[in-house]
Amino acid sequence: MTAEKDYFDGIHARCLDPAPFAVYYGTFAHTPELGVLEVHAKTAVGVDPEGTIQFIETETTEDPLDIGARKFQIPKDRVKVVNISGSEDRFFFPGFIDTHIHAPQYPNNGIFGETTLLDWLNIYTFPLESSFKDLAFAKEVYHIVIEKTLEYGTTTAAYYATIHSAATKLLADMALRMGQRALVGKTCMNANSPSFYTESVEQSKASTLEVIHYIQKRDPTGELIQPIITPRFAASCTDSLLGWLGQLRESTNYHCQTHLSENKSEIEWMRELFPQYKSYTDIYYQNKLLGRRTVLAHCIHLSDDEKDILVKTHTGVSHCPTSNSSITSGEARVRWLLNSGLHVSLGTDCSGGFTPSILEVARHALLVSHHLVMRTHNDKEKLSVKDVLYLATMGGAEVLEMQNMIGSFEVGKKFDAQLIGLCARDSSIDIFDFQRPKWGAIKPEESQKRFENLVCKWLFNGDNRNIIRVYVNGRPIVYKE
Ligand SMILES: Nc1nc2[nH]cnc2c(=O)[nH]1
Ligand SMILES: [Zn+2]
Repeated sequence: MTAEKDYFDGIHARCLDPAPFAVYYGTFAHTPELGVLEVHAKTAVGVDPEGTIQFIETETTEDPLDIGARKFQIPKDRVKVVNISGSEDRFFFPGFIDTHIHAPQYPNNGIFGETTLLDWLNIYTFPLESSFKDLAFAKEVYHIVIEKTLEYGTTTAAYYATIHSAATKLLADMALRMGQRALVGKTCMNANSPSFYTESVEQSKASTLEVIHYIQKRDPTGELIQPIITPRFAASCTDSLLGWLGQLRESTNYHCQTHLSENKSEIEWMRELFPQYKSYTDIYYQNKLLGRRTVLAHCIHLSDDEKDILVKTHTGVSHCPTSNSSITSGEARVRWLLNSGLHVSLGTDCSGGFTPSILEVARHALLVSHHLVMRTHNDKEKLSVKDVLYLATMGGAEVLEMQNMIGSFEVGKKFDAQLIGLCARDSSIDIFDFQRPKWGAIKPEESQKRFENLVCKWLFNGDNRNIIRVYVNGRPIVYKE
């Protein structure tokens, strides 16, 4: 039996299913800009077999089948129509983008005791990650992680794997087969790591290249999966490895991800380990690891000078509030980062964070911003429902430099979407008649206001039960009804 057959035994190649010419008709909501929630009822979105949005016709009463045949210039029997306009509680929303998730840590979700970052790594994280040298175990966990994040509406994920190249390649293969858009990184750690879970600088370089080339061979156009350079954090790497990874990033423009300024003891440790640098951020800057396609998780305790380096280099931030609350790291000043011109997105950071749901992370992002205000008394730091949904979608697209491809509904972008049903089976959300938008039957402003309130109910009370379908690249990947 070949290694590949072994990997994929029992895993259906969903992203390879052919897609039809499709017209999705009903209510579409998205957050194309920070603080803006656009809603379009009675709207037809046409998606071609490659999963690209070819047209959007808003406020139309024409039969969606006729629209499809006319716009695609094909016979009606070749057009598939998905019409949700009969259910007022249903709407399409862009797929979520999780810009920071450790796939191998998923079994530890919710298990962190009273630890903070550095002891949490040693007690919970390194022992679990070290077990991914066992491919059968890796397959079991990675299958569940991808399945679960898709079920919670994550259509794109930036994954950290472990130091093991075989298991990292497996994660990339599984995302491709299961139809999730993913950036997959082999975690690099050749310093200050336990003897049972470390690698030499030569091993780290060789396996980084091995994984990158493998992913590129698997998906040459990067349609669904792409590699991402992944130094765990500065403390886990020698200066020489950081420099080599930075050179690789600069010469190739590959994505890059790491952690920055998460915890005060961590920052102090960086000062001791790297006294020759001006700051924690400066370690990454001098080693050429910052840039438009670099994602830095946390960024909680940054100085003004450090923030300015991120602005200058156009580096993106992944805000991980569920993780930051769980392992007591702090409250990131998201409004300050946004007002400085930085792109900010959301990360589950499993298993520093306890949930695979970006909707739940968005909810916590809003609440953590309120906690910040209780300390600073600066109301402007508050994030709104619209703001956090932007961070969960377009913010992620900007941080990954995929803003022309995903994050909102626009002609030319990919149809990565969730079909939300607020009254779906077993939903925890109740909608009363006076709250229904009644599009076309009452004033448009009133319908819009009512719909916005329903989105607030979704943010605070919604979960995977409200996700009826998930589409990636125009393909239905999760299909409940
Ligand atoms: N939250 C978090 N921070 C880190 N810093 C270094 N490694 C990790 C990790 O796995 N999770
Ligand atoms: Zn992390």
